[in-house]
Amino acid sequence: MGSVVDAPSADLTKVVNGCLSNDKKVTVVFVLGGPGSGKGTQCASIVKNFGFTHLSAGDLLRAEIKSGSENGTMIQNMIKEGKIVPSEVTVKLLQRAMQESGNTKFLIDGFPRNEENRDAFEKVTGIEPEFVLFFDCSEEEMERRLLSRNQVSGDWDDDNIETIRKRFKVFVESSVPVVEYYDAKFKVRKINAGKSIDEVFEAVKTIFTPAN
Ligand SMILES: Nc1ncnc2c1ncn2[C@@H]1O[C@H](COP(=O)(O)OP(=O)(O)O)[C@@H](O)[C@H]1O
Ligand SMILES: Nc1ccn([C@@H]2O[C@H](COP(=O)(O)OP(=O)(O)O)[C@@H](O)[C@H]2O)c(=O)n1
Ligand SMILES: [Mg+2]
Repeated sequence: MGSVVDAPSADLTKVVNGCLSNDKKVTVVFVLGGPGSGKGTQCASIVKNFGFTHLSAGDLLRAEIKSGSENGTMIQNMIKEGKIVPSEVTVKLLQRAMQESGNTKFLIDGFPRNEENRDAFEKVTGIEPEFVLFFDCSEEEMERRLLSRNQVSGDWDDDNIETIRKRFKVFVESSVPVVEYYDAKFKVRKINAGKSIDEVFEAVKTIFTPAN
């Protein structure tokens, strides 16, 4: 497998609709997996080791609620119901965060979660992901992790059993088809995410480390 860092990718000018004058190349890796599969945890380690900027769609949406945005109430209700926020909102937040980061390598975590997300991002930014990192984990394990995350973090008001079940259903119905779409293009790098954090990262590392 070739180096992620050196692979050709989209033009940053497209990311900001031609508003940027430089011609830096952008590398995007989508990070997908069910709720509680460990996306956020592993992204933090990838950032430390491989120089990517981590953009979590869920974190950006939660920050938008906290900022008192006019969309805040709508976003909050959708998250409570485990539903997917309209792409118009999420893509704008991602695009702004990419511009503000000053980086050219992005891990986009928890996105695209449905076909509408995928289509909107592609149309607005012109970016195709380098690959899709997919964390494969059983529902039983994800449920266990989310219920214990709920006890340590006050930030997630969707880690209760009712919302968790709804999120699993949305994952299977809306997000798995996105993974299948990229799988058909040979872009999916699937990781067994049911192991310990360290074991999962060992597998992740092999994907981000250029082959000799
Ligand atoms: N491999 C793992 N084994 C056990 N617990 C994990 C593992 N990876 C993450 N966790 C824990 O599970 C919860 C969900 O992880 P998180 O990274 O937030 O997942 P996601 O972003 O996919 O929802 C967190 O409390 C995290 O500390
Ligand atoms: N692309 C996205 C990502 C998250 N979300 C919303 O944000 C919630 C939490 O997403 P998250 O990515 O933080 O959740 P985890 O999969 O990390 O547990 C989702 O259940 C959706 O309601 C969304 O609407 N669109
Ligand atoms: Mg997360």
